[in-house]
Amino acid sequence: MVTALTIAGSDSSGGAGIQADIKTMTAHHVYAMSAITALTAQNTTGVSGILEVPPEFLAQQLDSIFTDIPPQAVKVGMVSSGSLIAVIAQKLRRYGAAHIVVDPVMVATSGARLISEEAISVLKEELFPLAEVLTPNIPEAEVLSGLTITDGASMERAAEAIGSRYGCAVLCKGGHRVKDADDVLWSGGTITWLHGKRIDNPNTHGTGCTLSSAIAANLAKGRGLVEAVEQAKRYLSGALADGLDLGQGSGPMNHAFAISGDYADLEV
Ligand SMILES: Nc1ncnc2c1ncn2[C@@H]1O[C@H](COP(=O)(O)OP(=O)(O)OP(=O)(O)O)[C@@H](O)[C@H]1O
Ligand SMILES: Cc1ncc(CO)c(N)n1
Repeated sequence: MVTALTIAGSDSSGGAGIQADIKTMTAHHVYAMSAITALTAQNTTGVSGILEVPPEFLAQQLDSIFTDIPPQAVKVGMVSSGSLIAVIAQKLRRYGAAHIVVDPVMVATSGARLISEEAISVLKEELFPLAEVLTPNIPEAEVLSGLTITDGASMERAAEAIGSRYGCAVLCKGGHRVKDADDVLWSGGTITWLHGKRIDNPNTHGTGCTLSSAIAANLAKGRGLVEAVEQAKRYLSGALADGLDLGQGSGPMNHAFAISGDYADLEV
């Protein structure tokens, strides 16, 4: 069985973070493992608390995973402090981890800040150079490139600036635009646009987490980067279009939209 690991924060409401990642990887028939960086108390309306794990305990989780079931791809999501990021970078280097997808999570859909200022520079110095692909949304790509993004051409420029600086591919996600849901992938000098029909659904909690873990699942299966990203975009759009409506704020998607729930005929 194909294996993948998510290193991220727990979302108690199940729509983002570790929970979204495990659901997504499972929907891709990939065996999902997790190393938890922080617990969040959150729901569809906001984040009310964050409890970081001690760096030594994150290191212990990563040692336990890599010395027993090596993952074929790794997704890194919310990591709120520089010391936690340093641990991740050290362990990923030590175990020679492959197919690393880094989602530079900075702010939740609900507006809560999920990373410290100091951690952003450690992210850039230690983690980005290990990544196969980074998946910033537009505000994150602006912070990382120092450029202002107003249209498709400036999304391309920001992706190129970040990718050539850190030596990795960059998927700049367009979910924060109003008229479309087009994302752009910059990889080794080549631009690929991923066109998405904007779905009229306010329930976009966890779209970024879901997309990055779907990319990791596809890379774990041995797909090339462009195909992995295209398939992940298709999965994300399907989960969003399914129209789940839970909670009082920006609700989660249906990660199980592609899984049949009918086990009536199952013989055990
Ligand atoms: N309303 C929408 N319709 C279709 N696709 C969308 C919509 N909103 C976001 N997406 C897609 O979801 C993916 C994630 O993009 P987005 O820019 O929302 O990431 P994010 O801000 O990191 O997500 P998160 O809400 O998890 O922080 C992208 O492929 C984007 O195009
Ligand atoms: C734990 C966690 N990771 C990432 C996000 C970003 O959507 C979130 N809201 N919560």
